[in-house]
Amino acid sequence: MEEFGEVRPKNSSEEALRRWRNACWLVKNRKRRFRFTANLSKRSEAALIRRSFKANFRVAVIVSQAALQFIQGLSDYKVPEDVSAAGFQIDADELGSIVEGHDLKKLRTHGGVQGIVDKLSSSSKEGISTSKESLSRRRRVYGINKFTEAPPRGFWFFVWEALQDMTLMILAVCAIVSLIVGIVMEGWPKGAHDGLGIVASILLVVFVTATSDYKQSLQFKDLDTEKKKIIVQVTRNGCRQKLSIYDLLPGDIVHLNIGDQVPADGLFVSGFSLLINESSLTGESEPVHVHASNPFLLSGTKVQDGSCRMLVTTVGMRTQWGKLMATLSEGGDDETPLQVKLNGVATVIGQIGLFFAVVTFAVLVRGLFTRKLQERSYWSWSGDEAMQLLEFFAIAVTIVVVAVPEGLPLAVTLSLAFAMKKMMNDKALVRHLAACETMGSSTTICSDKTGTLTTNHMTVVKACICQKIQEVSTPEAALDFSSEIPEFAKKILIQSIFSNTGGEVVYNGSRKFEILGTPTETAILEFGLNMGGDFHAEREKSRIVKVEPFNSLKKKMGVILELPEGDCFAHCKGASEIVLAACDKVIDHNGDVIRLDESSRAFLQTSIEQFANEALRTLCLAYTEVGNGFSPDSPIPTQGYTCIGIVGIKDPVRPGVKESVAVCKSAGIVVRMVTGDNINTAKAIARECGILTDDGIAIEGPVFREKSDEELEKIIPKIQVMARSSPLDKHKLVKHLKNAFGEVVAVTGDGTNDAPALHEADIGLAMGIAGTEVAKESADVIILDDNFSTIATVAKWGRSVYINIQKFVQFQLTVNVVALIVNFSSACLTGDAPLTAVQLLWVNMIMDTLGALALATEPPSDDLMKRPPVGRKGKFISNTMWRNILGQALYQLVILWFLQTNGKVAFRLEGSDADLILNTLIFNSFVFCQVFNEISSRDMEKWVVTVLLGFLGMPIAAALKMIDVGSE
Ligand SMILES: Nc1ncnc2c1ncn2[C@@H]1O[C@H](COP(=O)(O)OP(=O)(O)OP(=O)(O)O)[C@@H](O)[C@H]1O
Ligand SMILES: [Ca+2]
Repeated sequence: MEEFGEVRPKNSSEEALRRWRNACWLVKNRKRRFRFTANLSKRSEAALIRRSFKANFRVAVIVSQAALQFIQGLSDYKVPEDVSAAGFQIDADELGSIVEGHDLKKLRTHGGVQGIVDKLSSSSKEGISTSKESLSRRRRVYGINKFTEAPPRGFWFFVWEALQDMTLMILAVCAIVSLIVGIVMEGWPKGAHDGLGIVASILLVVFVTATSDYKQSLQFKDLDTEKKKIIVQVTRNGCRQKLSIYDLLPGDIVHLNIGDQVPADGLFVSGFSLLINESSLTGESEPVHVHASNPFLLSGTKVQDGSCRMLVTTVGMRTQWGKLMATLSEGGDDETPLQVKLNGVATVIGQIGLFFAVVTFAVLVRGLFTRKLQERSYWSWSGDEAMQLLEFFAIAVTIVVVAVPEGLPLAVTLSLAFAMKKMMNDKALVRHLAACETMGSSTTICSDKTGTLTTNHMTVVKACICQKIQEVSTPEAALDFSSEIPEFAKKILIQSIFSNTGGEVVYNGSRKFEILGTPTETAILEFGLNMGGDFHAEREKSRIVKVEPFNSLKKKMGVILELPEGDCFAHCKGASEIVLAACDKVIDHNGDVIRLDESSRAFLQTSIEQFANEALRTLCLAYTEVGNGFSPDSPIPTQGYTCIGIVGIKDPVRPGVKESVAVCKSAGIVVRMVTGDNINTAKAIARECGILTDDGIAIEGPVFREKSDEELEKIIPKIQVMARSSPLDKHKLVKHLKNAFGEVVAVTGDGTNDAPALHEADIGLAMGIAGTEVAKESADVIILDDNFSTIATVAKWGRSVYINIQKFVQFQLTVNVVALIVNFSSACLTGDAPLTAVQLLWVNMIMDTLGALALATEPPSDDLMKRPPVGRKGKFISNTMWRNILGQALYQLVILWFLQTNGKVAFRLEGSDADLILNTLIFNSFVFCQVFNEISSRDMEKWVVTVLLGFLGMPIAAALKMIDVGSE
């Protein structure tokens, strides 16, 4: 079995996948079995595109840099007629060659970025105009931002695929033979009964299979479109707004922030500390600085740090990313661990079947030969004897076909697809099939705080400014407060709030304003507006010289402002302990700047603690003067700040979280909170959610980081809260939980800072609303409503997938064992098989498809969340299952054996057709046994029911038969 175990649930190597697939050689319908798994050739094609792109791109850069040295003034570029008729001065190919080729020289001949903005009849401040006519003109000239996809497969494709099954093909041949022989011997229509019966069941199975496959493919397509839905912020007609990336057009001005994916090819217009990760496009992991002198932004790359505004130049299939996506979309998913395991089981059982088939055939043939040897007639073969030989062969083939439990791996897909659909209804989007089942065995969840456990709806409710603490939760209270604080403090506070921000207040048409930005930013901006500040007026007053955008590592952000008189100010805001540590002055209640002595520092620290204990997120605002003429190249100061004040932001716990945490706990899943926030805030919230208990540990990231491996060994099981964590702390925790404790770890996250942990986790869950593209890309499941309760639901579905497949495995293994033993033993003992080839195939076929459909798609029960998780070491075929399989098989064998040996006496069967009737009786008993086996498989624990139901099988079959015999 070793060879089947190498494929890991996440990030398997292509080599392993390939080897594994070759190991599964005994397959009845290859196309179907491997349909939903990765298309390796498409993948390598995509890899090739990447590599060649990377190579070309290098060459292009070198060439254009070399060419730069001889700029020869104006180029001979001619605007095509149709483009200039539409009102633009540059065509799509030229734009493509500039950006993709990183062609600075060409860019210069077009007048730089501003020149291109003009030629695209856009404006770097206002964006493009939104009149219908001009948008459609733009669309016509430059195309749209969509990638071509393979046309969807029709229903008949799946019918065709279902038909290519070995069982079906053999049955089809049987049907034809039976029809011909029957009609010749007994005439139409009486002789056609058998044949038509087989044809009917073939049709039934083909259509059920094809319908289910077809529906699945539609569903995967829907999920795929859902997965690709991305919204970006765009300025059009002077208004900043949210727009689907599919609606982007060249000329659009897009705002990009940390964690965003670049939605189209384009040029950098303005921005700060922009760092772009191009690995998704080129495989190059070293991030690239993008700024005015290297302004090229490529579609599909990610913003690793900083923020910017970009001009869209090239969209859709004209970009390299478009070409790559068109190939990748058919790349498929990796095999899931269960698929791997069950494909392995199927192959091994198939091999055993093959062995038995050969032995059976040998035994049967030996019987025939011995008889002929006795009769000394081995040179003369009658037609009957030849037919018999053929039948022996058919029996042998049937044993193989029945033995290969093709239904097992297919049931996994079926069950996963079903669960995916249901999860989608429950607001969880599954990106990788494997995620469903891994989630079912997870033993620990490391959850983010902000947005997952809390609503992410933030408001400033308390502030400590000028050494005065005040309640400011309502606009009135905020206004009151602003009238109480000294003028100077108010001025600098408003300046800090409105200038030092990653958000923006936008007025959309009718003077109704909307605040854009992260929830923390919006809360502070709203506070500023409530205090009577005017965002735009404030912004007019000064010029922003430099910005260091917020990131989770520093946990603060800073800007440098230049006032009209030339004075420069640095503003800093961020995690309060960190910013306060950089302060040595404070504004007192008179509005004067005084030294920050011991007592006032202590006062601020207690305020922070007090806010945090009330579960508020605290932020400290500070500023300092940096004199005249600050050079944008020098760093923003890190020390010597004057503390303006501290704000406490409320982010209430989501309703239902407490209950969901309790559900997880009763399901044996440990919930931990890993957050970037202050430890007291984290603790307060964790207590409120029921995560932090009295014997649990709450630890700060910087402390955790310093622990030795032995210490970690001791504390990690008890860690319930980790606060002020850096991205690497999260990653380290997850890695330790996985490797040292063998836990199956689920991680939730939203930010770029969570990406490493999401990637490392057995299952990564990203937030759909607050989550950045980078987080989503690293995740396996996207929680569309950002709610922790949904995570519990995902776990429930995961468990249900696991259990449903177990049920099916139990059912099918029983049938396989019984069919194999009955045919093998009776062939060896009596030289004949009681179940004919056609009968066996029929049972097998119905069982593979309809049985799988029935068992693999059972809804989860709440009981599922009351038992412990399976974890990493759980056996897939549990002892209970073995007991049920062996018990059922034994019971069925006894019945069939009894019928075979004593059936004629027991049912008083006499006459010439006694054998025929007996075999029919055996077949019917077998079928009914399976029906009850299937029903009893629905609940593995209640074995009494199992036995009772099982016992019903024979009497019913027998009773039916008696009626039948009686009526003849
Ligand atoms: N826009 C911002 N400007 C300045 N500081 C901020 C900003 N947003 C958050 N902070 C500070 O950084 C800290 C959070 O940083 P981080 O991004 O690592 O955590 P988070 O992802 O928001 O929290 P969680 O991990 O719970 O989701 C906050 O406690 C706050 O003090
Ligand atoms: Ca976060």
